[in-house]
Amino acid sequence: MSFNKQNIKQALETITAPGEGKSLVENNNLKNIVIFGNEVIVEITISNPTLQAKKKVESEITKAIKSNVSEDIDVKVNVTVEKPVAKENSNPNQIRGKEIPNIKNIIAIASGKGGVGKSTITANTAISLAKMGFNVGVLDADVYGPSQHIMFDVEKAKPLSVKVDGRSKMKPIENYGVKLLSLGFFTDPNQAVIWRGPMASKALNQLIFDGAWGELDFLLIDLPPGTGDVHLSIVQALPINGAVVVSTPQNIALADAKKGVAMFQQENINVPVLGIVENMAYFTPEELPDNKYYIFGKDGAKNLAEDIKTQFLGEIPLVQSIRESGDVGHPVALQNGTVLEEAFNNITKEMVAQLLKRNENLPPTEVVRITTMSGCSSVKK
Ligand SMILES: Nc1ncnc2c1ncn2[C@@H]1O[C@H](COP(=O)(O)OP(=O)(O)OP(=O)(O)O)[C@@H](O)[C@H]1O
Repeated sequence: MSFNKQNIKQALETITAPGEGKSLVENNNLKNIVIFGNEVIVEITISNPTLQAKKKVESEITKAIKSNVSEDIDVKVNVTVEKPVAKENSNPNQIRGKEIPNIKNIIAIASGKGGVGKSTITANTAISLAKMGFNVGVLDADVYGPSQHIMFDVEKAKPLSVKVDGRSKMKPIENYGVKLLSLGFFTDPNQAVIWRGPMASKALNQLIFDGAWGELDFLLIDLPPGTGDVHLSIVQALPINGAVVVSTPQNIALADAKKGVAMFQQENINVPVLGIVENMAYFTPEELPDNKYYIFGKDGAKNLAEDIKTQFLGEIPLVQSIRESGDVGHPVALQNGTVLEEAFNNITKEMVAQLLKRNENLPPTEVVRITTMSGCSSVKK
């Protein structure tokens, strides 16, 4: 049996550093390799202080060396826990969480109140972005009731495992030009799953960091409704560039939307709010498209945006076909040349324009590269 440090290093390149999406070697966790005859001592540092993380990485290293180099090697792993050095937050708009290679912009879609159409807005804006020529992904993080797999008509799909740079990753399911990963692919639709904040954020971290997303211009995250523990865990763990808050015009929804905006603006979260979308702004019967009935009140979200000095990104009417098309997995943004396609296009353009403005103040992530300008005239870049 003959081997050298390079063989051991190559074996370690197949292991993903916990929660990083990079190998132990690439992520600088590996500190030293010492070889004495058939004994190999691997010294690594990790930032996760739990015994479970330590045991997991020890066992992965032993397994990788034995299967890639030789079964006969006696592997010893010395793990030290190093607290990550807290960088001084000189920029008040600093993005939280680690950067994700290949994903240029992450936008969280939130709502204070449930059922206001957050998932509908996420699916349709994702499709609008894809039609404009961007590479788009959607992460359904609605742990209480994932629905994107239904809206994208891939309800029964199961993501496959693929090897990327020697590591196993989950291949998102793709439809309508959008890549999707959802907790809905892994949970039984007939069973209620109760997620606590850290558990939910761990599962979502895995979907993000261990997803084979490829190059993405935008990853939209469909957050659960509300402003609870789960949200805090998610938004603090991920490098979110901006959040969009969806509301309907009635007071009860607006009060919750205000709380949603306030959550992102809290000092320990500090995710820039790109703006508010007003959904179900008015009712329009399909057969009388010029009639507008303001059944939930008029301009509620627009006024709220003004009051709290946030951008108003636009409005979507309450139309029966929006509900029907979502239910059958064929969102209205797929239509061509219709009023509804245009309404979603306008909101999407405004969202991108606001994101570009925000990115000018955000050094850690790359400003989105506009790969095509088609349908994106409001973006002056
Ligand atoms: N503009 C609209 N016109 C008609 N129906 C709509 C509209 N927006 C959403 N809906 C319908 O309202 C219901 C709730 O929408 P959706 O699931 O998008 O809300 P949500 O805020 O994501 O809900 P949850 O709080 O459960 O996550 C769905 O049946 C959807 O099709």
